[in-house]
Amino acid sequence: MTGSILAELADVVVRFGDSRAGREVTALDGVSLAVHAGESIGIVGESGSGKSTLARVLLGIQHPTSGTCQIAPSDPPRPRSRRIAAVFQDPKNSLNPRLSIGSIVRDPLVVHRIGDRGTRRAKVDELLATVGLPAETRRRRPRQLSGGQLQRVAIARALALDPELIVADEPTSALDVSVQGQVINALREIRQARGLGLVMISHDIRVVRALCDRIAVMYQGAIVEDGPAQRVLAKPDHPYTARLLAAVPSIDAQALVR
Ligand SMILES: Nc1ncnc2c1ncn2[C@@H]1O[C@H](COP(=O)(O)OP(=O)(O)OP(=O)(O)O)[C@@H](O)[C@H]1O
Repeated sequence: MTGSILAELADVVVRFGDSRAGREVTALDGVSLAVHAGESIGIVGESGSGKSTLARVLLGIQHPTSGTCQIAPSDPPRPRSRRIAAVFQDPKNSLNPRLSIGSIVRDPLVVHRIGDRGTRRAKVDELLATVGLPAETRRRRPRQLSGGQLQRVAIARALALDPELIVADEPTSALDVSVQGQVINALREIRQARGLGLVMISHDIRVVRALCDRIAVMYQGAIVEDGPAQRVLAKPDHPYTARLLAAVPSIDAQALVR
């Protein structure tokens, strides 16, 4: 079902801090990962294991200390910022509170000088409809929307440039449990309709189970296990994965999904 390699990290190391002062942190410690077109990968692991740093390397906002992150060429050529889009944890922080929802969703089109006033407006309506929000949401401000609605706006914005891959860093963890499932469903439907790739960062294995075909498990800056979701969940190879699974509350993943 998945295509050729879209993004490939090879032996990526990311260190923070001042090694001379002895306060160096190795956030990524030799990570290799190939992301294929259209596939959905869940990156799980405990806090501090390097998940967000991996997401930032994929997005091109964190440069590796060593190793490489290569994006396959596209035809026609498009910059990485148009091909890989981000959805962050807390939409209340990631969306500008002073702008209307319409301007927030339209902004990537303006930045990349795509379309004129009319086509941008039509595109905003289409994107809002895609995430299940009425067109009149365009005129609202972030404070007038719920957390779940705001995260849909963030997804609409991420889709504005027709990316090939969405990197979502804990997109549901700031939301009430009651709306987490709605955002997960929206992401799943959009992914299927568009053949969109997804890298989903989560400490919650249930979210990943609901959305991803493949799971990579991180521990102390390294990927310690990587395989088909069903196999990793049913028969984890690494003792850390087994511990992570044992820590999951016994609620079934279906409880998260409508
Ligand atoms: N900008 C930074 N400066 C210094 N240290 C950092 C920076 N970003 C991350 N780190 C450190 O790198 C390590 C990995 O952090 P990262 O945020 O990637 O982990 P994570 O698995 O996403 O954690 P969480 O689930 O808590 O977000 C941690 O020890 C963190 O403190």
